[in-house]
Amino acid sequence: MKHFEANFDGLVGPTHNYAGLSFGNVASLNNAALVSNPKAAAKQGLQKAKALADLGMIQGILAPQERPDLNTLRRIGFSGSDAEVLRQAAKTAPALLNACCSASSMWTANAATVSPSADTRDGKLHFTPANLVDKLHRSIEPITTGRILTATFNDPHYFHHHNHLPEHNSFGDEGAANHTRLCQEYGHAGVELFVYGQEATNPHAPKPLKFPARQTLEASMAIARLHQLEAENCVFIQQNPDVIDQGVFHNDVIAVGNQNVLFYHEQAFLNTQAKLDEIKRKLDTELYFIEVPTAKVSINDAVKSYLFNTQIITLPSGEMAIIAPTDCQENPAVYAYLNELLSLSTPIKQVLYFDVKQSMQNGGGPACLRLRVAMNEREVAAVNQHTLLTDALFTRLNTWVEKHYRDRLSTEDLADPQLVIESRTALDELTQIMKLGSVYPFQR
Ligand SMILES: N=C(N)NCCC[C@H](NC(=O)CCC(=O)O)C(=O)O
Repeated sequence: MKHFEANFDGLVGPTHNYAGLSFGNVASLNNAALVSNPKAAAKQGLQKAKALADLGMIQGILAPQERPDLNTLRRIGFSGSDAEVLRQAAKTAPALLNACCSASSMWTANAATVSPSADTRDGKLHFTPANLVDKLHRSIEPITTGRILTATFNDPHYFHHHNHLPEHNSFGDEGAANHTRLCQEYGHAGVELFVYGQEATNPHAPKPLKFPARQTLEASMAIARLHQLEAENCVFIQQNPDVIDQGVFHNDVIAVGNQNVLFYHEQAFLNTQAKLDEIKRKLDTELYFIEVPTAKVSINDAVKSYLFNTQIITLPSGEMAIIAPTDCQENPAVYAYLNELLSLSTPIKQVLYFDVKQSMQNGGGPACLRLRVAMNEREVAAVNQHTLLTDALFTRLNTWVEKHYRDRLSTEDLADPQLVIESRTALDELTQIMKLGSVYPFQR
């Protein structure tokens, strides 16, 4: 049977904006006052997704969430008509209104952790939506994320959907951004790497001092249990707290893996050598550990360029390619490193650059925009086929974006009641295009 790794990219929602909501995420804070362009953001994301589909990859799309989130605003005491709720919130609690308007569900690397059927005891593909408790604007995502995932991977014979973990800091879970999988072939049992920032229940364990560690060991271990993984197929690695304090808020800002390649910065982890040895012991295949030294790329350059927030993909030819943001081309040290990488004897043979600046300005690179799902051909056939990116869907979605999205949005615009109407009209049409059913609160 054939096996693939599909990428499901988050479609950028109509309220994409820069509100400076993510403490510890340097780009989000630095670009807080910018005016965004939701139309350009959605089109940049679709272009990247289409390019991967054109390379012969299986490419899916995950629908965005309903924003402004009026349900949450009502839950915290704002009342009256939709316009009145927005007006009161803008006047008395603008930070809460901003949190309820973020299009942050576009970063689907944070949608869920996914374990392919080759790794799980029941032979099903497991999904656990991330609870994202560290950030208010993200903590309101998991319920609708679960509905969208269930509508996308909608055959219970193949797909097992779990609830998100308990909503407490002890179980802070950021999904696939802190998880990667190494394997020989996508369809063979692999080793799942869970990278956590902090051990919540051990006050003596190392942790960052300045910025939050969003993922806990307790959450990672809970996911491994839920997904029915064998201990022999899991490795738990602590992120280096010093780099979290330099803006590495997720592991996918400092490391990325694909099949037998782990590409990471020298300073990414704690106890690196012991952990690499454990991976070697648990995965009996030829492994490429590509460690980037600080002398070639500083942490600052890695965070600015998102060198490690690249996607490493295996092309149908068997060669690997890196999907990088154009910001990597614009950073001399990083660009030089990527050119040098192509001359080394590793499976990575090409680098392809994409302009995803609208997302980058909020701290989301190419890898943040996608959820990876390794599947066999039967599982691919069991996916809701209207979510897979064909030429027709690409054209349809571009037309849809063109029709419904604004090309300019500032945080002042978030209180505009017209934005609620525009967003709901767009999403209602989208659920019909992608045959998702009633996944949004306004449809239920
Ligand atoms: N690394 C991965 N996988 N994802 C990146 C997520 C970026 C996102 N930014 C934001 O949510 C900024 C929103 C704002 O400031 O308006 C976050 O910090 O959670």
